[in-house]
Amino acid sequence: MRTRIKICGLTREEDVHAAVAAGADAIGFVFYPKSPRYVTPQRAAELIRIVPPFITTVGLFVNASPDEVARTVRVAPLSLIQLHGDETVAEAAAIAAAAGRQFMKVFRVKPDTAPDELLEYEQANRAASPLFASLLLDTYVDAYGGAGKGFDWSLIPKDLAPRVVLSGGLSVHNATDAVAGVRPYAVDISSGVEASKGIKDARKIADFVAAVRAGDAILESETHHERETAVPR
Ligand SMILES: O=C(O)c1ccccc1NCC(=O)[C@H](O)[C@H](O)COP(=O)(O)O
Repeated sequence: MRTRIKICGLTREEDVHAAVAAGADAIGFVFYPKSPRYVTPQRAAELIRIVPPFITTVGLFVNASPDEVARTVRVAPLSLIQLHGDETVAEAAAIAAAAGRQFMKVFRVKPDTAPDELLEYEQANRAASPLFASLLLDTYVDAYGGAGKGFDWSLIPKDLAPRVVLSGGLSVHNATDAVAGVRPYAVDISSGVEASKGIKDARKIADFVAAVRAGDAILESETHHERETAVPR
């Protein structure tokens, strides 16, 4: 199965068109006012109007109140909310319920994060959110996200990887290795496909998607080889 791709932090129509044309499965809009990629709910609604069917629109919040999230989704028809702040899983579930949307929770990985901590967090998240792959792993940064900084992928338990969205410092230079090495359900990117903060670069988006697909091709060939060389029982 091919790795899903989310392009985050879109602020312009041309960037929505570029992400869709490149084959993105999801596009993200940042409702965190301190972010240089911040859009108002009204602006997000304008951008979502040009999103074709079968592409997930994601609204990204940092420590927002349930009312703020509920008000936002009433204006911008978002498919999914991504909670990128200090919200607990229980708080995330309450916010999502108030908004009437499914949620993706973010775990921000630090250098001293233990693999078991990720497993425990994902299990708690799975109990609160029936959505498959509802956990996004990003790098811990003071700005909460969108910093173009990666984390140590070896911290991700192999049996957890197929249920997570991998994020943080991805680019055309590491996307193939991220897909073939980590084997996540999806990847998420913002800085690595930008000309400047909030301004995406269509060529970088296309090149990133191609690099992800190259990783998928590696996985497919490995799977084929494993099937061909499997010892019949
Ligand atoms: O994009 C932002 O400006 C942002 C600000 C605050 C919290 C989250 C933010 N982005 C969330 C995302 O999902 C980003 O795609 C993710 O952090 C990865 O960003 P990057 O390392 O720049 O690819």
